[in-house]
Amino acid sequence: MRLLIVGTLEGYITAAGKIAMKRGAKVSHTDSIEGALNALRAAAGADLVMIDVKLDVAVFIDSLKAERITIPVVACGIGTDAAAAVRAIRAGAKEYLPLPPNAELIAAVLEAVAEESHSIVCSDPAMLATLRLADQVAPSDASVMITGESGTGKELMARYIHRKSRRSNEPFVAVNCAAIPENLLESELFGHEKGAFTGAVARRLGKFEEANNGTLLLDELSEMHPRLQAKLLRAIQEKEIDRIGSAQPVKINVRILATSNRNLEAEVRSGNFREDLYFRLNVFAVAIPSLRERPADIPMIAEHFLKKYAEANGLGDKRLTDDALLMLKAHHWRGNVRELENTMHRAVLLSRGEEVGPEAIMLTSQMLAPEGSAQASIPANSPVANPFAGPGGTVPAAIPSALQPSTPPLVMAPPAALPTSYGPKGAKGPGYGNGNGGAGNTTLQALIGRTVADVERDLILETLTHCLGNRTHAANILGISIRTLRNKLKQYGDEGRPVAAPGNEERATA
Ligand SMILES: Nc1ncnc2c1ncn2[C@@H]1O[C@H](COP(=O)(O)OP(=O)(O)OP(=O)(O)O)[C@@H](O)[C@H]1O
Repeated sequence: MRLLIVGTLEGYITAAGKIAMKRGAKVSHTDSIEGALNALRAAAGADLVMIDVKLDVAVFIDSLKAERITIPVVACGIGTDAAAAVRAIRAGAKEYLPLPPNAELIAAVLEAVAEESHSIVCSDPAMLATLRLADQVAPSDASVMITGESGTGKELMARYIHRKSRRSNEPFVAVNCAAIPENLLESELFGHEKGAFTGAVARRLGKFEEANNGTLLLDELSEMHPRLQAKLLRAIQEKEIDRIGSAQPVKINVRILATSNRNLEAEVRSGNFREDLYFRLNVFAVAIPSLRERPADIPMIAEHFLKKYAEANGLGDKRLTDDALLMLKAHHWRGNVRELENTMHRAVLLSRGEEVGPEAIMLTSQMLAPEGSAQASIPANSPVANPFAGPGGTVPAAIPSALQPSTPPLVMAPPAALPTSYGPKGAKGPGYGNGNGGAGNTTLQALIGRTVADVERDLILETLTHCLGNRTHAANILGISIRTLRNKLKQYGDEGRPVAAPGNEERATA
């Protein structure tokens, strides 16, 4: 949980910040609305904003809306100022917290926000049974190994176990072992002393110390190098760690949760994962069923994301039609909940009006549905089999190219359905969706002669245009970080190319 405090809070910043930090929040502070907006724009990250009512809360919330930054805002002011409280709530603040800060109130607000963004939506008996198991293991201090296919909600489950544990008021720290190179992961986990290696200009505490008294999630643990596995085993067994470059062990009290989407037993058998570490961590195993194994969850999760993304885009209420729901239920969800989430995100952007029908549902990997699955048995000319098919199974000429999912390959529409050009007007080169109805080869051939940088620029700008200038959506679809996207856009802007402004719909759709 990251908290951004804006303004002076009548001199209570330190007190409020300390309370929040004790509850595991990371707190940052800025004096002004502009400072807060800059921090949020720069993806500095916050899950909650606490703003002084003396500042113009309405202007702040309007700016967030205009830039499509979704973040709950809580206003804080001297308790007796009822008029200010009413103004703040009318302006869109979620809560009004009276000052001086009250520890219980702040804890309740932080908890509500954490619940909101990390709640597990489910109704299928298979998932409910898994949750019951998680409820049973949560209060103990035992290590838990959470397994499941990619995108099933392993990290979400880890947060759930932490929330339900006796450590819930202490930090929850997650480290993705696959995302960090081995040499950096060691220092990330265990920290280092000043001068421990070239570039170690100051002491840095690692994630174990950051998570002290709380929970440390080792995400994608199976990717950890065997050398580090040995160091991790020692940390768990001895309950102490050695910062790199230090001869002084540091005592730690951390509960370890780990996730893996590989079969760890097989990894142990093949010698890639230490058996002793496996048994240390696998005290309890929580296996999350794939979405295929819990079909009753699909409608509920779909509605959940429909509401979330409609709200985030300021698009009002949306409702799935029966046909659309049928299509979702029939799909083979290889990417599990994450794939369903992305599909609903796209559906929100594609649909017009209140109803979300099959034409707004763009599925990935349909060709990969196994023989005999529900998907495979749907007639080809059914709107469920191909939501873009018109009467008689024809496919309309243009599907917004950039809204097609990036991975795995989109198989919804054959190449003939690609728009005539992906490139922005006036872009050099032939464009890489030449609309000639040829196979993928022809599309690829059209790229020959263009530089990677050119193609990348066109793809990024076109995706942004289709996302109506929304940076977050575009970055999601492109599979790059928002920071990378912003850097690229800045570069294109500096080169004098038109870049769709955030929320500038006229220009973005022109
Ligand atoms: N039951 C659920 N209800 C609501 N959202 C969910 C649910 N399960 C997963 N999600 C959402 O799906 C996305 C993927 O979840 P998460 O990152 O926890 O999966 P994972 O199994 O850890 O993924 P990976 O294997 O890639 O590490 C997240 O946005 C998460 O919030």
